[in-house]
This record gives sequence, C-alpha cells and structure tokens, in this order.
Amino acid sequence: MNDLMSAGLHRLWKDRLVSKLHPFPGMKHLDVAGGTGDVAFRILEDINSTRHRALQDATEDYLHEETQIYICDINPNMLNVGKKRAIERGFGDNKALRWVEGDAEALKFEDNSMDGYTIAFGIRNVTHIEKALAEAHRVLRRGGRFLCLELSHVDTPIFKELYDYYSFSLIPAMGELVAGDRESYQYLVESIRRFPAQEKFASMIADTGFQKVEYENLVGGVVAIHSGLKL
Ligand SMILES: C[S@@+](CC[C@H](N)C(=O)[O-])C[C@H]1O[C@@H](n2cnc3c(N)ncnc32)[C@H](O)[C@@H]1O
Repeated sequence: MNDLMSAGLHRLWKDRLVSKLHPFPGMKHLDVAGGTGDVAFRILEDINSTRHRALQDATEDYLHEETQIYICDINPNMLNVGKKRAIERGFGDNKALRWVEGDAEALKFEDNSMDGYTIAFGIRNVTHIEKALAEAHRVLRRGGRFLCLELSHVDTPIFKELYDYYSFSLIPAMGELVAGDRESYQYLVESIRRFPAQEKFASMIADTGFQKVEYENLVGGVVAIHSGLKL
C-alpha cells in the first residue's frame, strides 16, 4: 500500500531522511516506530557503502566502537516483519541491527546515549506527541540529531484540492480494494489532517529543547522532514 499510495516515492523520501542524518561507522542510532526496518536498512547500507569503507581501510582501528542501530516499535508483529525482511536483504546475522519492542513515549534507553534518532511515518500515531519528542531529546547525546519524516500539509490552492480529492476519495477506496481495509485508510487520511502543520510541529520540536530546528517540504508538503539538534 505504501508503494501504491505514494507511487513508490516513500522510498525516495526515506533516502532523503537518511542522507540528512549523515550516518557514520560506529554510530549508535535509534529508529523509532521502525518495525519494517526500512529506515534502519538504509542507514546500515549507507554506513557499509564504499565511501565509508575507503575511510575505514585508510585508517587502522578506525572503528573503535561497533555500529548499533536500534529499531524500536510498539508492535511485535511489525518487528517480526522487519526481522524477516532483514533476512531477505542479507542482514539476517548483522550484529548492528537490534530489534526492541517499546513505546516512543517511554523509551527503554539511557539518557544521552544515542548519536541519532529517526522516526518515519510514526509520530502521527503516538498518543502524546510532546512525550515522544521529550523522549527523543532525553536519549540523544549532545550534538545528536533528531529527524522526523511525516505526512504533512499541502498549502498550494489547486494542488491542495487535488490532494484532498486523492486523500479522501481514492486512498480509502484503494485500501478497501488492495488491503480489504477501508477504515484504516480512512483513519490514515483523517490523522494526517489532525497532525500539526509544519510550522506548528517545528515550534513543538523547539519547545522540547532542540536547537537549529528546520523542516523541508517534499512534494509540496505532502511529506515534511523536520530536524533538530540537541546541543
Ligand atoms: C506506518 S508504520 C511506519 C513504519 C516504518 N517507520 C516505515 O516508515 O516504513 C508506523 C509504525 O509505528 C508504530 N507505532 C505506533 N505507535 C507507536 C509508539 N507509541 N511507539 C513506537 N512505535 C509505534 C507501529 O507499530 C508501526 O510499525
């Protein structure tokens, strides 16, 4: 359904999220609501890319610490989907990937323990967004980056009308046809409209204590990537 609804674009949006993270070997990263593994696999692939390998080869003992990418999700079934996909992608025995059942609002990680935090298409689903943001801030180290990819708000008049028609008429119908579940997709479009618009969400992130808060709209605001630094 993600591929169908976004015409495959969600893959490019996740690539963009990871490029903004600037992953590095030895990093300790937390991907929340990450059950599918989609974001974590991209981070691992980036770290394993030739760009980093050349660096590692050039510097003996470059890796003092091993890379740790935690995938945290409240739903164990989603984690199982992710683990299965990890095997399919050849990451089955990869020690960097660590699967953890947990709630974005009450993370089981120590204060100041993570270099990076990502959440993709997840924060809209948490009950108390402020609590999830506070937890992100708590677990990040100083200098750690917070990145959030989420369906957002379109402002351009004609595009907005088209997007509203697509969201409210076509998406629930596609959900019914393809997934046999109209209600969940009706909920999806309604939850997007309820989620704070870009500026408001940016101010919530700043109110949590993050610095250098900014956002990038993709496809006219259909999705936005918000970022902040813990300084
Ligand atoms: C739309 S999926 C996104 C999965 C993945 N990040 C991606 O982009 O493919 C939303 C995920 O959020 C998880 N989720 C919902 N509420 C959560 C919470 N409070 N804490 C952690 N995960 C949560 C769900 O279980 C689900 O796996």
